[in-house]
Amino acid sequence: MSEIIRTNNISKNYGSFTALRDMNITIKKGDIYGLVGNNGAGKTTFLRILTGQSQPTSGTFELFGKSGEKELQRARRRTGAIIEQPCFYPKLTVGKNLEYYRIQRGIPGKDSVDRALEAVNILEAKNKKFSDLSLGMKQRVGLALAMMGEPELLILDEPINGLDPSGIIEIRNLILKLNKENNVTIIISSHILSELSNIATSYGFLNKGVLVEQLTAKELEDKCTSYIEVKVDNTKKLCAVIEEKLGYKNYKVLPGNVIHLFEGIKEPEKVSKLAVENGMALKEITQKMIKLEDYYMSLVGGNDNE
Ligand SMILES: Nc1ncnc2c1ncn2[C@@H]1O[C@H](COP(=O)(O)OP(=O)(O)OP(=O)(O)O)[C@@H](O)[C@H]1O
Repeated sequence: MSEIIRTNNISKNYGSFTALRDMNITIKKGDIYGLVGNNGAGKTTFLRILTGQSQPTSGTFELFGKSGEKELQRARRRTGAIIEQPCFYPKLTVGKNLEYYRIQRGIPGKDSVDRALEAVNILEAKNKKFSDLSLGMKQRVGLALAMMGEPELLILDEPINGLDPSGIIEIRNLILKLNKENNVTIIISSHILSELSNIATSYGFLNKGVLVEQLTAKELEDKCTSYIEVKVDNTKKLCAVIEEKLGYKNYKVLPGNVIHLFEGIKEPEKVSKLAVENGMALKEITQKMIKLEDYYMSLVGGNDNE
């Protein structure tokens, strides 16, 4: 079974306010799915529905191919989540804190705590007092808690929020490790696309409760590929010449004597040389890049809350 999550037109209203509208998301086994959206876009609302902390107003979903409340409850045992920061007792050790949750949640096996700490590379912190840990380490203890019971799916709501750059790298590497070595499928939300851009294999862009686009990392990369923009007096002639001399076929001719060239992006001088040698008037040649964040902003626009 390759689909871990499939939602069918999930909507959530709070009174007359629609926080999620007809959300259709598919997450495949092995994915690191980046759920990206501004503050208030509906990320937490969606993740809370997945974990059963909230019910959709309408729509259904499947977890591990299971739907219906009873089946979902069972499927949720295969899931770990950090939605809000879990509460840990500051004066207790990391190990004691996790042991408390292990018993509370009925997770069998005393070694579950050690295995969870090992999974997030902090077994050595087991006997440290929680209050003595750095923010990055505290974040990892939260991850260890989510990993207890060895889930196949991790649901992480903004786990990178508030971390400094080295903390961000640590958590990213950890997420990659859990995905690769522990075969955990991960859904992770963020309001900053670039935080996820090195790890996510798929993305969903959420804007004001609507999933505006869902695409793979490769598709996103392709959409953001840079190109060369050439303005020339005779586009037809230049296209014929670059096809013949450079073998480029991947280009687009636009109105206003403009060509967008998606090959040879690093060597614009080859094109300008050919244009000049073949008697064309080259008006302009520029390398263009679409930045990930710009692409994202074109989809979701500015942040209403800022
Ligand atoms: N219990 C609630 N009652 C009423 N409105 C709510 C409730 N929970 C969330 N909302 C509203 O629903 C919208 C979506 O909130 P949500 O927390 O899901 O967004 P988010 O994308 O997770 O944003 P953030 O990054 O700020 O947490 C917001 O406008 C929020 O104010």
